[in-house]
Amino acid sequence: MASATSLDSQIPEATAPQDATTSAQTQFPTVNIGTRSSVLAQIQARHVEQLLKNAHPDRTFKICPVLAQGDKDKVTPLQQLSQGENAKSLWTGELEAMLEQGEVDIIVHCLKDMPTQLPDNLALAAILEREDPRDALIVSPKFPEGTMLADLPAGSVIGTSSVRRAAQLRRMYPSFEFIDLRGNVGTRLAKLDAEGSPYSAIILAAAGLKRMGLDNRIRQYLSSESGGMLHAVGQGALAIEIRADDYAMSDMLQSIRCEKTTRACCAERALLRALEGGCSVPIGVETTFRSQKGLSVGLQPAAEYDKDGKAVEEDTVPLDDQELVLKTLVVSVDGKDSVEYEAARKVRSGAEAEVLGRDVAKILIERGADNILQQISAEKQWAAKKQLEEMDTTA
Ligand SMILES: NCc1[nH]cc(CCC(=O)O)c1CC(=O)O
Repeated sequence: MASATSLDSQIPEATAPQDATTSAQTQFPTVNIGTRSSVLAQIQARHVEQLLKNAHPDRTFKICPVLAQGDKDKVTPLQQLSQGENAKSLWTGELEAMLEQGEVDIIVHCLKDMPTQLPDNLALAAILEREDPRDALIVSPKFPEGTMLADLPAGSVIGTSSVRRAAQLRRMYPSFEFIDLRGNVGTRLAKLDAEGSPYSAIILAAAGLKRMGLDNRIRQYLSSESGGMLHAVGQGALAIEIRADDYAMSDMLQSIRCEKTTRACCAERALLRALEGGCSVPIGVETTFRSQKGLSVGLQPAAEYDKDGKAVEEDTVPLDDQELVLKTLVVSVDGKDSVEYEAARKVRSGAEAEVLGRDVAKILIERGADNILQQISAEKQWAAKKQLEEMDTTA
């Protein structure tokens, strides 16, 4: 995907009044695009708008940014914010209400932030081509250039609000400490760079940094081969949500979907659904495609990405002839217990990819993943209860 600046330059100024030759535009109502209001979310929405404009030059589009609950409350740790009734609606609640009421026609989401179960009247209409799915290490400027994860001294503080990221890093680097780090990408980088900052490094999704043109801050790409980190389900992919009965919109979105990303993410999301985990549960995945010749094609984190973030290797083998390889890892919060499994299979559709995801979930459960996940949900409930008790005593 293009960087933020080049994206900007492709976007025309506010739509000029339409003359008679473009009157076709008035035949259809404007498509209202709902998005969260963060800088990254708006870059993503503009990217989708541009793809749609290219594919449907006769249509008009308007971006409607909305402040989400998770953006408003920057104090409560994410794990607590997403407890109970708020579960999973943190980023999507207000936008989904607007979609249901017809105030917007599509919502642009980071697939990673979308619950695996949507309300019945809404649907995931398209998954777009994936940006780099890996997590990225950003190191404090107080360390010399070239300092990687393994070079950070014992006791270093890593900023992340993600249970998955912290658990996986504890597993590989038990001496590190972790402190919650909230806010949008710009805020997090500023907190890392601030004078007297407690953080030695932070972890962010490479995709977000690349979309914002901030990938010059990335010190190390984390993957199964580097730092032993698997990314979140759906990370790096954008997804479009619509009203389930809006067939016209569903048709329109087929022009911008990506089959390869859809298959990969269907496998990942089916796995997550079967393990009943939310986005904050320590399930890491890495999905790649492998041709019969044994060479790995596309999406693989180990691939070289060019300056636009595209995997350099060209796909020459038809997608149906490639195996979908799903690497998975479930880790306990303390990083001491873990279960991993890797499976590969040819799939010809998103639905077939979902079967692969569910099969892998079964195997992970047989190998003890459910014990790890149950322990985590018990701890979460305990933390929520304790917080309520504390509120009682201070009231
Ligand atoms: N949880 C927030 C979130 N949701 C999606 C992204 C990054 C972009 C993506 O994964 O598509 C981020 C920020 C981050 O994790 O660093």
